[in-house]
Amino acid sequence: MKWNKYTIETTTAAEDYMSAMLADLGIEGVEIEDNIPLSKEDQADMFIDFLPELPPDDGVSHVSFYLEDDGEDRTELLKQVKEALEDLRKVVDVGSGVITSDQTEDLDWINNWKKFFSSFYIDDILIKPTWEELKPEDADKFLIEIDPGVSFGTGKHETTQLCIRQLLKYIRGNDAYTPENRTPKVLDVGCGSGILSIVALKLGASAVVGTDLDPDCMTSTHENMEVNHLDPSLGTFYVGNLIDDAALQEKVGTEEYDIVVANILADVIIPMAPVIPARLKRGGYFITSGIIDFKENAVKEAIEAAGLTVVEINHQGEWVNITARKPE
Ligand SMILES: C[S@@+](CC[C@H](N)C(=O)[O-])C[C@H]1O[C@@H](n2cnc3c(N)ncnc32)[C@H](O)[C@@H]1O
Repeated sequence: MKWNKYTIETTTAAEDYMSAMLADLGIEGVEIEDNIPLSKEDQADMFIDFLPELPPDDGVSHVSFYLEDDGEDRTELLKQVKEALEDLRKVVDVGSGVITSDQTEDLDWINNWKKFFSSFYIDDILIKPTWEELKPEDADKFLIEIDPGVSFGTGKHETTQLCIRQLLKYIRGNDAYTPENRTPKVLDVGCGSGILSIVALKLGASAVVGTDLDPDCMTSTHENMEVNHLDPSLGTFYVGNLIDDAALQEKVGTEEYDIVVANILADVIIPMAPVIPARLKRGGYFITSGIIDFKENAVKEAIEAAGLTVVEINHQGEWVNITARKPE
């Protein structure tokens, strides 16, 4: 399907007026590109964790809208857009207001990223998108199949990889845990696609409990459990915020976990740190990432203040993993 993309060069002050004006003309689903960082509230509403570094705000905004290229004459609609834009100029600085157009082939937003996700290894773990065929030579590999859907967690991100390597070390690398003796119980806070829960179960965890703020993660996680042939009874997943939701804390349980893994964001891990020790058994490990390097110290201090002992810190690119232990 072909679409015509129209982009209005405007100002950050006018972008909301512009969206409202386009909505009044029946044009919905606008795209806004500017250099204003998302507020914490917007970030939370959109479940966005890792924000790109933005150049300084220059006051310029590009507001784009799409019209299907279905042979219908859009001249009248575009004339109305230009007239409404000039009307807006009387109340707000709309900048140049120049409209450029472009054509785009396909707007399959949900699926286009899949072109860039193909099988790869994290140590000896083969992570394969569900839609890719398993090569015959990979039949004996330690395989994790993933379709993150709209959730975070293909395994490609440095933070997920840092956590997976720690799960390898503290589950597979712990002689007490064998596939026959599926002893460790794991809590996966911010489970996203469920990738860390699935890795933990495949490494021999006896059970996982996962939480996420985003209800879509429940669907992705359950589907990924199924494609990995994991018994659904091994995983229990809840929507909610462990930081301040007492009912969720009760459901998740106290002193139940050998490992708590949380790949979220420094700004979430810091307020979450005080509730982690109560979830861990004595001697249990807290494996956390999602920490950008310049926030390493702040997270380390929060974890130590919560009563855990930091046992290792690892880096991959600009991302950090901190693993800490609850005293025996
Ligand atoms: C970076 S993703 C990690 C996904 C997956 N565990 C991985 O390692 O690839 C972080 C996830 O944490 C969730 N999240 C953010 N704040 C949270 C909170 N306070 N409690 C639970 N989940 C949270 C987000 O919705 C998102 O799914």
